Amino acid sequence: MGSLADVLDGKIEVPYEIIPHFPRSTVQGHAGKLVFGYLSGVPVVCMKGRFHYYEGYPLWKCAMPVRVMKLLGVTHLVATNAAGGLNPKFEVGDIMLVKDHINLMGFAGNNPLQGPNDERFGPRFPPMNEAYDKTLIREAKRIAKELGLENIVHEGCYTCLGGPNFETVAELKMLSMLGADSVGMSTVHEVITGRHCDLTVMAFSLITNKCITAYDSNDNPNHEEVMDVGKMRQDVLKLFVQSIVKYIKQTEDSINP
Ligand SMILES: O=P(O)(O)O[C@H]1O[C@H](CO)[C@@H](O)[C@H]1O
Ligand SMILES: Nc1nc2[nH]cnc2c(=O)[nH]1
Repeated sequence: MGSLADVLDGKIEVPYEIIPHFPRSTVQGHAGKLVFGYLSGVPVVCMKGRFHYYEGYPLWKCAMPVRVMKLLGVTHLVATNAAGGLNPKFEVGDIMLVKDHINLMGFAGNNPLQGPNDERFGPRFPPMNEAYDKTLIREAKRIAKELGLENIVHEGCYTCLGGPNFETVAELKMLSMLGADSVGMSTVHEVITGRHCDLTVMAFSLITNKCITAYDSNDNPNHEEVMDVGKMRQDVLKLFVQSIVKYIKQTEDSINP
């Protein structure tokens, strides 16, 4: 049992507090450690705890770990999040492979790449139309089928709001009209920062609650439910990510034997 970070071989845990200038995790369920180790023989680094705008950090700081990973030699970023399911076909516990995102905070002029551009990481004006690697999405779908998960794995568009409140009914109706399938408070800034420094990116949402788009509903989204569904799906997610990482390693080895 435990999260993916807990089952790495040869695990080394580095608390965020001892990494200079690193932010601290403040969210319940986000432990605050970088965990290094091997997953099926593949060297990986996992974040036990990510950073969000609602914690009071600017977006560039929320996404700083991605640049640290780049400097450590990481080539692929697998970003995961808990999200509300806006697409009515999604059920609680389903997985949505992110094929695109809507950077709503960017619409309001808030972007992790704001400020002087550091050319050592990437260009001033990075493209974002191919942010999510198409091959990895295709292979993730194949893996889902192999694992018998095809009925719970979908593809869709994620959007990130600043939080920390969950959305109003009117906001959710608007997001649905814009084409969003899942709604969260993370990932977009990490993906933008990752693509800026040329990491290959894939992302998926675990649908932890159905978004409430009717005024006569008596349900309320809450963080406890989000964490419970995360725990309930932990083993499936571990297996899924493990298989994706194995695929990435195989393709890398065939390119650079
Ligand atoms: O941190 P992630 O996985 O995105 O979790 C999502 O769920 C939390 C709210 O319950 C927020 O942090 C939101 O972003
Ligand atoms: N913004 C947002 N974030 C979430 N994280 C988990 N569920 C939700 C949700 O419904 N909305």
